[in-house]
Amino acid sequence: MNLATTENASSRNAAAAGASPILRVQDLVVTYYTDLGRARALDGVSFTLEAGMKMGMVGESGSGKSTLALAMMRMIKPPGRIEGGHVWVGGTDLQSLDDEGMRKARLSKIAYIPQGAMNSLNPVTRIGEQMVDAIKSHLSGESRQAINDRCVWALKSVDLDPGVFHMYAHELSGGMKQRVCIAIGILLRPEVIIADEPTSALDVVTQRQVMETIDKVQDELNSAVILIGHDMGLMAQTMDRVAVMYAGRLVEVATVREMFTDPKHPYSQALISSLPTLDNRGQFKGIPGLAPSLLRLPSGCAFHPRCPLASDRSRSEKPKVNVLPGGRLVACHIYDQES
Ligand SMILES: Nc1ncnc2c1ncn2[C@@H]1O[C@H](COP(=O)(O)OP(=O)(O)OP(=O)(O)O)[C@@H](O)[C@H]1O
Repeated sequence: MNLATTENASSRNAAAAGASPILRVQDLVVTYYTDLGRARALDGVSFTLEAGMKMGMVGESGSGKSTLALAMMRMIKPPGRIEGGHVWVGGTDLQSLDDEGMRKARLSKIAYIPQGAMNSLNPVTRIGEQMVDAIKSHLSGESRQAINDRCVWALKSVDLDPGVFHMYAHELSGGMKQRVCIAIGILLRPEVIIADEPTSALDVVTQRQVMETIDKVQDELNSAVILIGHDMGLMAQTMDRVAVMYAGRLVEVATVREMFTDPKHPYSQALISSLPTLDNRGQFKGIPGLAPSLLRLPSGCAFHPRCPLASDRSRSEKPKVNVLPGGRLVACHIYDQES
């Protein structure tokens, strides 16, 4: 795996080490009340992110990545409910805003590019009209000219011709549609941008272009970016930090280099060693067992039935999040003495 680009990430991490975070998520809890029972999809998730930093969010399907994004946006719908926690963007506690305040904060403070956004563009409305609608629903009092200028700026920022303003979604390639979604996401210059699997369903060349676009707009806005995805190679090459989720908890947060060269949590270790390399051609090294149902989570550490290092304590006691020297976070009893 090519970690060359993480040298930039390391210097950004070093620069960010002294910076105060633009995003602070603290003890976020979300439960879905289903006919089959209560599913705790987020179980006390906490992390911070500085301006200009990119964090990749990985984890098996159903581990809670999209729920985390939706909870940060306060967009959880029934049967889900946010049951605790806080999300600060800059000095604003999003949980303390009334509905109108939160509506304004979306897109201007924190923007979310949902999974499959590029397939949700309205097929019968020109791109420009969709951009104008997005601005008007989150910002009032701006003149038509200023709104148009804003759209042109956003399109140029994602390397699209301003002529795209007058086009329909079906006239654009997949990569162009994804860039339109990013352009809509940055219209109000948000401090935090969350992109949920922005490169899935795109070919590798277009994936790279989309990632370069995200990089470019991030440089321009100095936003913090969270990228949800499954592609560990792409994470290694483009992110500064990686956060690993398992059964609704963040089990590890580390720099890309730390994560790929020295993962600490047994689940992260299994995830990294399951990646194909030239040395293990033809051999698939999966993680034994299945991800647990959130309706019937194992006692103690939810990973313990699959963990080669599980102890009696793992089976009975939920691990706390340890902050290791250097700032990486690991929720595993093995590190209880080191923090
Ligand atoms: N609308 C819903 N109703 C009931 N349960 C839900 C709902 N949405 C999510 N869940 C539960 O929350 C868990 C987390 O779902 P989420 O979509 O956040 O996972 P994810 O990690 O984003 O998965 P993926 O990688 O497949 O997108 C799921 O396992 C599911 O049990």
